[in-house]
Amino acid sequence: MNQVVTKPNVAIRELEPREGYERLVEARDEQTGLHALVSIHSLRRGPAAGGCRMFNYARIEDAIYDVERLSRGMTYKNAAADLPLGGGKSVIIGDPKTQKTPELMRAFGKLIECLAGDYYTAEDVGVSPQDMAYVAERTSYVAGLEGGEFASGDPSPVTARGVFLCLKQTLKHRLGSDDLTGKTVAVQGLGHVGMSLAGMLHAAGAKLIVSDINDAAVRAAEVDFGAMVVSPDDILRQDVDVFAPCAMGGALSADAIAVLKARFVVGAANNQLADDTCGQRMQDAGILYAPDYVVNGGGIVNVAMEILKVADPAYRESRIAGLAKTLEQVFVRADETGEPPHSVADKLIESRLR
Ligand SMILES: NC(=O)C1=CN([C@@H]2O[C@H](COP(=O)(O)OP(=O)(O)OC[C@H]3O[C@@H](n4cnc5c(N)ncnc54)[C@H](O)[C@@H]3O)[C@@H](O)[C@H]2O)C=CC1
Ligand SMILES: O=C(O)CCC(=O)C(=O)O
Repeated sequence: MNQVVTKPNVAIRELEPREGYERLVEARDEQTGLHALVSIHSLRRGPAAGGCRMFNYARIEDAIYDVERLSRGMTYKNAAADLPLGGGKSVIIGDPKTQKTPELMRAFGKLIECLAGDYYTAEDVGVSPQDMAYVAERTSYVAGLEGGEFASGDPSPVTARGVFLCLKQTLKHRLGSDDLTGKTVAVQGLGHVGMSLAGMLHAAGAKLIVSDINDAAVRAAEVDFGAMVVSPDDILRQDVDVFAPCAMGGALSADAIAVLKARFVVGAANNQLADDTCGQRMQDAGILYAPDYVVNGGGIVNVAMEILKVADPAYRESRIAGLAKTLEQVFVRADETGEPPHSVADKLIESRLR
């Protein structure tokens, strides 16, 4: 499985994927410093689609772990959003602030082109629509672009809207009302999605407590939304109605759940559960958890319209509304069976995949 194919400058190597996955591909380009991985988890429902993350992983094993977990998440997310797409994801190893260049993104585009349509890429953490424009100079298997026919732009505001609707649905399910007036929400991470979500929550009358490692972001939320700012270490301990994880994955660990005061968890981050026990832990603690891949599918719905060349905004609206409907189905089934929502969601989606 270690065959090396050198396309102009980019050395591409097939690695052994984890069991149950289709492919794991590694690419290196000495000239631009590109070191990237693409994981394709499933092609069952169509070509794999999922964003590209640029992150300074300490070890290649960490990057492989992340890309494979994210890729599987996309299979479930795309099925949950009822899209004719399989699951895949890519990561570029490096610091997006100091190591990202147009040439590096073009080299990444060559890698995507070599996969011949098995995988479509778009934005994730550390990657912007401008970066995708460089990728598009080398491949057509890219979305989240700002120009061109069917261009869908930054998926983040649509992701935020889906999370917002699902947050309201979660409240409605348990409290009988989705009114956010006076409700308190702790938002962890004020990036592309978190800041947009915070704006919607503020407009709907919610009180915000926020944290980010980026001082400028928390100051903006303080000024624009009257948010109370707390340190990243303190956000979990806040006495709030809802905790909205919108930063990196793994926010819901056993230690985190032990101190969490929120009654509801609904957020945009991918792979929120640190391990398989954490969904049950939240259930035991009386916390209603809205499974991440059900609620954060807005971005991929937007991206899918570009991939599938759909122009009708009704397609977007119906699928975004569909996320909240699927979530309600999950909650109802969880109430009936006593199972935690994350495992009900997995079973529901696995039946769609069959
Ligand atoms: N952008 C999109 O449309 C989608 C994003 N997601 C997921 O949502 C999450 C956020 O995505 P984006 O907003 O696009 O990323 P982003 O990179 O724009 O924002 C992430 C934010 O989290 C902050 N952060 C990092 N570590 C933190 C910590 N320990 N405590 C508090 N804040 C911290 C960063 O400073 C940054 O402001 C990611 O997990 C991403 O994979 C999921 C679906 C779609
Ligand atoms: O490009 C996007 O943000 C949508 C696809 C994705 O990677 C995701 O939902 O995590």
